[in-house]
Amino acid sequence: MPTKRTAAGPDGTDHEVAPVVDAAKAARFDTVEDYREAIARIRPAAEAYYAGDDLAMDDATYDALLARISATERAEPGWVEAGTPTAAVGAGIAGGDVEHSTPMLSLDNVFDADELRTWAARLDRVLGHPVHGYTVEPKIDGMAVAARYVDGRLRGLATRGDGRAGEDVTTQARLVAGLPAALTGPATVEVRGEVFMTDADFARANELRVAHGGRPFANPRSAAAGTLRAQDRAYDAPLSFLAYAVHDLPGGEGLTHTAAMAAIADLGVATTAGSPAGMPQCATIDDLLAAIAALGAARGTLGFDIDGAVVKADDPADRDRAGSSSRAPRWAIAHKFPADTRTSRLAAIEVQVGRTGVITPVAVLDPVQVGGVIVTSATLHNFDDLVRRDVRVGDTVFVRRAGEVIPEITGAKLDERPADAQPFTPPEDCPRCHGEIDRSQKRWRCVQGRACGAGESLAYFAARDSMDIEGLGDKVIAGLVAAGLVTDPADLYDLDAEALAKLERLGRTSATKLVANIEASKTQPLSRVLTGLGVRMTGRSMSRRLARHFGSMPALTAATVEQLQEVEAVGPERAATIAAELIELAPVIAKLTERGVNMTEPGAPGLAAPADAPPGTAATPSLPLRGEDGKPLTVVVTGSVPGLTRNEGNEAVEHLGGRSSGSVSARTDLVVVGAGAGSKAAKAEELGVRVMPSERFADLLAAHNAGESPTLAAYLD
Ligand SMILES: NC(=O)c1ccc[n+]([C@@H]2O[C@H](COP(=O)([O-])OP(=O)(O)OC[C@H]3O[C@@H](n4cnc5c(N)ncnc54)[C@H](O)[C@@H]3O)[C@@H](O)[C@H]2O)c1
Ligand SMILES: [Zn+2]
Repeated sequence: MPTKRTAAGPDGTDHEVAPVVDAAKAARFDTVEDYREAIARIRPAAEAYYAGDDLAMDDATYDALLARISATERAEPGWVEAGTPTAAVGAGIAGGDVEHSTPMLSLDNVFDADELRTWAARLDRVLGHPVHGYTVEPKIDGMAVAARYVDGRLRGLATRGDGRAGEDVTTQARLVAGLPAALTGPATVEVRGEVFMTDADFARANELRVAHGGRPFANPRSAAAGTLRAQDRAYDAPLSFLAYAVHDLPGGEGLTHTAAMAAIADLGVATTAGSPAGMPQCATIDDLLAAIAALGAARGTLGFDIDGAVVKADDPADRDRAGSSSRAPRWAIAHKFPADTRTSRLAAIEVQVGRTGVITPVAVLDPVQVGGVIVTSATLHNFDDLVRRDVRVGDTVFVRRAGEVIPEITGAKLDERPADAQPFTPPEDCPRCHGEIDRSQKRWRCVQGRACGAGESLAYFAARDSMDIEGLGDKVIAGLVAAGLVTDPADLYDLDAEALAKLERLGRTSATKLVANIEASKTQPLSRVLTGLGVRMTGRSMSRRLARHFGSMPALTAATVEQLQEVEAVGPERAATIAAELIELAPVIAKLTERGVNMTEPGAPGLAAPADAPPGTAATPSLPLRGEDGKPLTVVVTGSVPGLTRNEGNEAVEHLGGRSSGSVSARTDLVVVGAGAGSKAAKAEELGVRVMPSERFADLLAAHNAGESPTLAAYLD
């Protein structure tokens, strides 16, 4: 139930994470041997990549290596090897016997706004005037192909190959949605674009492949490449196509890119412009950056993989004038997004039982940055999938994350498997209640369903740091669950003394007392309700932060993933989890609200003063732990505070207007030191941070609670 593992927070600044490549600042190799050795590593990797085989390295590693080779070649022109992978399209690896009408080029890359501005400025210089407008379209992560139509009929389909000649894949064209066998008119034209696999088709393709005894594809890109090049499969996997260029369009000379794409869309071909990603036109660099950011934000909702945005000059005269190098056009550039697949070590496989009894394997990873976010755990989908993929603890695995989607493990690098790695054994019985598992569906479930976790979640709800319901111990809870009186925390509020008294071991008096205690818990602040609900990736202090920030449950549940990230220490991964958890908890939250449980956080900024407050009372009365600027002081409580648990000590800090923190730094405003305080007190002294004995703090709290408006200064000496 409430999973304690919160380390997955992208805010975890203490995580060690492999750096993301910055191609522009890559370091050269010092010796010609190192340079040659790098080329020797690049070649087989590129071969595997373009063939759709298992990847030899992740893209970021590949790009970093290639960038270093480039940097070396710039610095040491004498070392450059003939046939260097930097000079040719597709690293000069792929090839075939279908010669292209004009070379099929690659694209140059930029990685941030500054590099994009530099590129645009250079293009303006080459042209001798500002570019006449740009377009922005998705950079689809698949295989480039050229489709030849004669009199409206598809006559040939070839891969990009080495750019000069590619492989004939015409027989596979029938699998490709978006590339019709016949156009709407008898045009003779060459359409170029990307063949790829949608996320849904990828899932389907892997099922097919496994059903035929194969191993699943590592990612949609290699699935597309492999399927397109396989001529003799016993089964078909669906592919898709989106066009991004056209050649020899009848009457097409002088058309802008925008108009040319519209023309081939009219002929019945799917285009990037017609895809959910669209192809906006942009007049200025700022428009461009906004369009790229919008595309980046939509990544993960498109239904297919993109690895960047492609910017092109829209005007044909601009393109002619700019021309191309041997590898890439000068009038276009790929703005790459942070890599969405990286490798990491699989540290453990945990088995989680969800609120509804669903049992899932979860990967615990060495922290790795994927798609701009630090990831420490990922889904392994289900046990069938896990066993089929044969992913083992200790493996180097591919971690993929698209947009806001939960990261997933797509495969393991078998050549790096430790000799002693053991195959994973799925659980025999429910890891929580040790009851039977229902394996009839792909998603395994505890046969007890929701009831499996009921005891645990009720105990968590009633705990001292949550709703603090005295008398609701494990035995009573077990009795309530067994009698079918309670399945979720909200049911507690329906109990009456009579029903309770029928339970074994509970006398009339205790039953009456317990009902009163349950009733009293209705006034607990929102932060404790949240803690009690056991929202994954939040604990007591995160619950307090959320409650203070949003002030009320309706405001919290209405918050978007982006708004959740406004809360301190909530990064994208945690925000997405919290949002998903709140949706899952919505029925219980509604039930609790109906039963009159308080859903607001007293004293939260922006929360209106209670209706019964005397006129003129502010929502936030003068608080002792506010700075002169009205901002919360950062306070660390170490050691015990008389009469309070550790959690209550932290709660008190926030109740008094401060912000509680766990570690002492130069930015700490105050350290409350009680019995049993350790190194934090010494650290405070060392840094010259103000210190207050915990007894004084308790006095300050009591004074505040008595409505005396005490000041911090009065309690400091
Ligand atoms: N992991 C590996 O081992 C490995 C090996 C080789 C290559 N790679 C990856 O492949 C990339 C290099 O491959 P590349 O030369 O094909 O270049 P690229 O993929 O960076 O860019 C060029 C290609 O983008 C595609 N494209 C997609 N959408 C487009 C659009 N809207 N307009 C125009 N083109 C579009 C075209 O196929 C074009 O050929 C690198 O980023 C590298 O990470 C990885
Ligand atoms: Zn169970």
